[in-house]
Amino acid sequence: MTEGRESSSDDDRTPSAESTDIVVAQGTFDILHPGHLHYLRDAKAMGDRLVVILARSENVTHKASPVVPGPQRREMVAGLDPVDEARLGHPEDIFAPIEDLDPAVIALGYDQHHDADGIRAALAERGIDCEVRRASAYEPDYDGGLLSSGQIVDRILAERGDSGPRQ
Ligand SMILES: Cc1cc2nc3c(=O)[nH]c(=O)nc-3n(C[C@H](O)[C@H](O)[C@H](O)COP(=O)(O)O)c2cc1C
Ligand SMILES: Nc1ncnc2c1ncn2[C@@H]1O[C@H](COP(=O)(O)OP(=O)(O)OP(=O)(O)O)[C@@H](O)[C@H]1O
Repeated sequence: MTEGRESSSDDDRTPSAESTDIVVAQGTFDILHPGHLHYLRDAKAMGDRLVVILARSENVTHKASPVVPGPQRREMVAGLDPVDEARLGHPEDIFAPIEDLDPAVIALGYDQHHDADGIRAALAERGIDCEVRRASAYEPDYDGGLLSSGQIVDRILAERGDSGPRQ
């Protein structure tokens, strides 16, 4: 499916010898919304098997920490239709799961702060042959969608923040 990857020749190809292109997607996935679903569908379409690596809460330092604990975020993402496997990321080395999975593609989210060329360079340094692509943004056909976990939290605080526990 992905150009440049090793594949069986016509002569020795059998169903069991066919390669499976793994795509890796990653992110926090704190409070799920349709933008997440769009990203994961887009990523799945880049290969055969989609593995999602969830950021460890302690590694989310460029924005507010997730509200939902890591194991619960992982459980929800694992249940989404395009996802074949979801795992919590490595605590220190973001390339350790990549080395383990040997994916054909890393699908960056449309707004993920990671620099694609920087990731390509780090992969090359470790001898990992993997394409780095960027997924598209979600454009819903309705107005007023809450298409970021942060936006949902802000809406809850604005509308329920001072009302105390619900009866
Ligand atoms: C290729 C790749 C692999 C990653 N692997 C891990 C990991 O193993 N552990 C982790 O805590 N974060 C990992 N991250 C980082 C998070 O998935 C995420 O990008 C960031 O911490 C949260 O930001 P975001 O949700 O705004 O994208 C990885 C990121 C990339 C691009
Ligand atoms: N509206 C969207 N359209 C397409 N992809 C999205 C959208 N929102 C998030 N994603 C993608 O989903 C992945 C996980 O994102 P993350 O959980 O950081 O999203 P978020 O909901 O925007 O969070 P926050 O509001 O805390 O920044 C990222 O790769 C991100 O690019």
